[in-house]
Amino acid sequence: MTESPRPPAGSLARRIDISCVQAEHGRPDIDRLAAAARAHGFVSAHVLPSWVPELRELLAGSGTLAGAPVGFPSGGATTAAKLAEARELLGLGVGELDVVIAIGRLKSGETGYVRRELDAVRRLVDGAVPLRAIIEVGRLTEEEIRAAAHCVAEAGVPWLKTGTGWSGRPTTPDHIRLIRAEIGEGTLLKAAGGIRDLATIRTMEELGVRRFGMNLTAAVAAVTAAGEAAA
Ligand SMILES: O=C[C@H](O)COP(=O)(O)O
Repeated sequence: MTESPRPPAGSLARRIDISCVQAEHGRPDIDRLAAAARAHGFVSAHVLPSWVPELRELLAGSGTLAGAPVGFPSGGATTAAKLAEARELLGLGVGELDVVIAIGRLKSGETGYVRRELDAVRRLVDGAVPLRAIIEVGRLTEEEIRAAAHCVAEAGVPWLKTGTGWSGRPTTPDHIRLIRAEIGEGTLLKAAGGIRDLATIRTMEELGVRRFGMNLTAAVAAVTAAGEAAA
């Protein structure tokens, strides 16, 4: 187990979750992700579920949490499948979980379904690790974003995450403003999906975003632009 130097609490790296969560990401990508997590002290690193054991091993002693998504990326799995996946990931020792909401159900006006499902996942996780609900703003209208934000808040999920990185449309400051106007600060915000520069990060932080989800390349570029050198 190798210890890694941890950057100061106020550093940008402690507010960025780095990820390799595209379908084509393989072992070399997971190795690079873990090495960058150690070098920059990113707060967490996320991979698709099957890579969690390897990632945990690579991150041992680093101070970076291993995270993974549930129902990713479509949100279309059954509630039972999402619960089983969340249970398995907790058993594998994840330090964070992001669950994709039932996007198609939301778009069909079935907000009760979305809320009940999130409530079930929240009860299963029961505060064991930080839980985030991904609403996937890139696939939603403004009205649907408002409805999704209310579902997350009403289900008592502590964090709302804006995107998976799979929609092809970036999360923008306007998305954050829209969400913030709908729900209170009791729901923490993680912006993810197409976040590509430090200026966007700074703007979103002013709007109340507390965490960013970014692919490895974009995250390293952002902390480098912020003047945070790798160890
Ligand atoms: O956190 C979610 C995704 O990893 C973000 O990926 P992206 O930065 O490539 O959009």
